[in-house]
Amino acid sequence: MLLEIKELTVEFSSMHDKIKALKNVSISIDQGEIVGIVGESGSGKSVTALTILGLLEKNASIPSGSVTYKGRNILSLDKKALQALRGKEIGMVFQEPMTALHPTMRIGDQLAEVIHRHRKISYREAYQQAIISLAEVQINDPELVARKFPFELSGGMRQRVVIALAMSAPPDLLIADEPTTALDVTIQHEILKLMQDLAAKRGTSVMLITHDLGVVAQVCKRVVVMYAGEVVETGTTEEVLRQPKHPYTKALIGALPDLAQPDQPLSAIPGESPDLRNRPRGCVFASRCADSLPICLEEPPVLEQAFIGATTHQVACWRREAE
Ligand SMILES: Nc1ncnc2c1ncn2[C@@H]1O[C@H](COP(=O)(O)OP(=O)(O)OP(=O)(O)O)[C@@H](O)[C@H]1O
Repeated sequence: MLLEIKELTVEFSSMHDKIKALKNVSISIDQGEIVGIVGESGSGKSVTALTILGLLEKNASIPSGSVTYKGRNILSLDKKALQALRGKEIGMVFQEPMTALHPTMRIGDQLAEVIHRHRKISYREAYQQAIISLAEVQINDPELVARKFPFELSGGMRQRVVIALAMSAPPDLLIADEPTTALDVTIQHEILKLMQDLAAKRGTSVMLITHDLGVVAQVCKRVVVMYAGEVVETGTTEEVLRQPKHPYTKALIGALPDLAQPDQPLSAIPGESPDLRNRPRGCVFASRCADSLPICLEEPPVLEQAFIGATTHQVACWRREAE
């Protein structure tokens, strides 16, 4: 297993209270696998990514759990070791490409600088490699684009450059947090396909964070459904999308009129997420669940095999017992 998150709990404290943003989250990613992390806004997707990258804000604490990357517990690494891991072994792509680009540096120089640093080759060679990387992310006329500044490129082109940067080491794991959300639908498809092809070519694993089940359906082999900081269902994409077991997953799928049509907001589920300052005693989804049982308000369900004999499909729902 390349990455193994086990029973991870993350809290944020402020002057007055404490938010439990993640509770007992377990997620694993195998070599070369593309795993989707899906859920509404506030479900803890980004906090999961930031924990792996060691980029949580100062008010965060990790009372329990572990994050093991290639057998090492990342949570015990110091700042320097984490910095060495980021970019080189673990690449990152975020929603807004400009945050990853230097605004006043030409594209070719930005890429060459990173390649020069990671691969320990001369700057000249690194610049040549940068041109090859731009061609690999399907940028036409890479020599010309290399001489441009980020503001001269379209959003889709910028995200291609960021992917080229993130893949330049190349990393073993790519964490992509809503990488196509800001782009229009046709470009989204192209960028996802590009990430999928590059990952396959280099054997890179991808953690793809999205609120969009269409994105999951397009590229992910497995999916983890999160709700209010907990994993409520997980399995192969086919299992979870074809035979969802958790009422939240069912509602997400029901809220999507057409899975083949991406970029649909997941907003059609009535009710609100629970207050993370004061988590419910029972199931986190109970207050919004149309199928809840008395026990759902009393005790939290455990993530277990979705049905007898299931190997990869797991769900945290008391209904599973009742059915
Ligand atoms: N530094 C912080 N201090 C306090 N609360 C935080 C902090 N960072 C995140 N949170 C809280 O943690 C919870 C999970 O946030 P997170 O950003 O992981 O959600 P998300 O699923 O990625 O949502 P989105 O799709 O909107 O990015 C939210 O309730 C958020 O307000």
